[in-house]
Amino acid sequence: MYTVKEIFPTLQGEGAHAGRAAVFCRFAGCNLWSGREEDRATAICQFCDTDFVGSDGLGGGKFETANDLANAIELAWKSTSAGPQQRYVVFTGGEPLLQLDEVLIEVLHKKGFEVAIETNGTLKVPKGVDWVCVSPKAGAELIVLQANEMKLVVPQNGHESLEQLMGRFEKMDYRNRFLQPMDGPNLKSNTELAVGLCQKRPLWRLSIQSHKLIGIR
Ligand SMILES: C[S@@+](CC[C@H](N)C(=O)[O-])C[C@H]1O[C@@H](n2cnc3c(N)ncnc32)[C@H](O)[C@@H]1O
Ligand SMILES: Nc1nc2[nH]cc(C(=O)O)c2c(=O)[nH]1
Ligand code: SF4
Ligand SMILES: [Mg+2]
Repeated sequence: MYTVKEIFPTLQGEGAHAGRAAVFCRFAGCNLWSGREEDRATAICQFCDTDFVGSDGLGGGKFETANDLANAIELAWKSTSAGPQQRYVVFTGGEPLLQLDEVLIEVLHKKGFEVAIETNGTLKVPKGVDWVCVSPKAGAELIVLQANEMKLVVPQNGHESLEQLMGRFEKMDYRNRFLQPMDGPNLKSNTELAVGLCQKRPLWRLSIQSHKLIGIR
């Protein structure tokens, strides 16, 4: 059984695939925060911009089987009149790796979907995922040491400085590296910080949350 907060068609707003048509499947639950505001200050990840609690969002629900969930994802893709080419599903959350499994990936591949994930990098990636975006969180152990993209939200204060952290990630096996300004009250200064760091360290590119700018989901 899969617990899904919401399923919606949109454009990927972030990272290397920004602008690409996709269905987002947001799983409920995360291993780094309960999702309750009263727990935010004591959570391992404290800057989350997302409601991932429960299954009450648009297109959300409990899906008994991989087939049921894959059918719902296919319906969401078709709901925009999109054709059969370039089918793309992004699993996010919450933390998708608490629920995504090989069976679901296989069923989606049979339907012609490429499968992407947005993960905090603390859990093992199942076989068959076509695009892995890892977004590490200071204070959580990173175990996904290879990925198609690394998307570091800035700033984050851990025990090492931001540039030390970036230097460490530059030596690792990530095909693309992005800095994404942390949304919240300091978005403007966080964006300036990210811009300056991308200019100084050209292995990194800027990822802005473009869906928020244009008011889509
Ligand atoms: C809501 S998370 C869900 C996926 C997964 N749990 C993770 O953290 O990667 C989706 C993406 O949004 C990013 N994100 C979360 N809160 C953010 C914020 N306040 N500002 C910018 N990016 C944020 C995360 O780092 C991650 O790349
Ligand atoms: N359009 C759009 N792009 C996204 N890229 C990553 C998202 C996420 O919440 O994981 C996200 C999201 O919520 N919406
Ligand atoms: S790990 Fe991802 S989903 Fe979990 S609280 Fe942090 S940003 Fe939100
Ligand atoms: Mg989001």
